[in-house]
Amino acid sequence: MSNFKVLVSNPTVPDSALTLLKNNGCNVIQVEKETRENILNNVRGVDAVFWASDVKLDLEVINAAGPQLKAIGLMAAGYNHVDIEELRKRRIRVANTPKVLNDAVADIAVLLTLAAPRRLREARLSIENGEWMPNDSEWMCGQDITNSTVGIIGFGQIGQTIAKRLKGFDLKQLLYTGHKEKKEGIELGAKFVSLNTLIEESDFIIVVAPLTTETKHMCNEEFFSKMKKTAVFINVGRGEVVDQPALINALKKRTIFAAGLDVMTPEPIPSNHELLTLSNAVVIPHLGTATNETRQSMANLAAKNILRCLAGEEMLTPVV
Ligand SMILES: O=CC(=O)O
Repeated sequence: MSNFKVLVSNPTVPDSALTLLKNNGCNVIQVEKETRENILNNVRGVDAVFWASDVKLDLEVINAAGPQLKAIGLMAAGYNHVDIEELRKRRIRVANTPKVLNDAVADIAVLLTLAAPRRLREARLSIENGEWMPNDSEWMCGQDITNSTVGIIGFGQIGQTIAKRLKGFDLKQLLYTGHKEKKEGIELGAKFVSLNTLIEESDFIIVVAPLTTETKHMCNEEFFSKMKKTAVFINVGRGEVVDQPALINALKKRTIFAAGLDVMTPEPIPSNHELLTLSNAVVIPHLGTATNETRQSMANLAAKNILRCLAGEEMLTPVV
């Protein structure tokens, strides 16, 4: 393969992926700091971009790269930060990294589905504040997952992997919603219902849906007002699917029991943000894919997608 130039948008990409690109004849340019400015300053003239970054991949970046740009290898499953339509128009190929992250993200969803109802943050803080009350039998009691109804919004591969794991918790019922009923739902014993039914009947609502114009702020004041007072809200998808002030309000007024969030708005969230002060919110910093093995698999897949495109072959996991 001739000497293609590939820009890597992040200085912390696993070495294995960089080696893969270099061993296959690519001239790798890696930014020293993951900023928009750095990316724009280095993107001119590249054949491909290895995009491991939440920076918007928009018209400005595409134009700055120039007409020789052929391939975008995203090191992420979600691509709401990428101008897919513009790339499609220009016949620039784009691939993401689905599948390899299903297990890690599903694990984080299960972690939050246990941590939020059992009041993990509040419980830990009580020890630090000297408020452990061993003689109060009602102290720090939470909600059971056993025999509960769990509703999953977004029953793609990650949603289905979560469902598989949750089957081990002896649920009363597993519900899901989305565009259509899926055969995997039948296999997993999950029932396809309307969004409304899912909101009203679930003891746990787990959001895994991608961010689109349709899902933006789908979880709003009306959504939270329909949830059971004892219900727990989990989000491992994208922060903007939630109207966050409406969620904060529901948590403060305790019209829902708790929330477990791996994603929020903005990211990173300021350390003095109101969301972080709520005792019934377990908030973690977008760790869904954060295991060494998963990040390595994502990086390698992104590199292979780029190499295949530059070699004139189909990408392994194309979006466009
Ligand atoms: O959020 C993580 C991803 O989209 O890969």
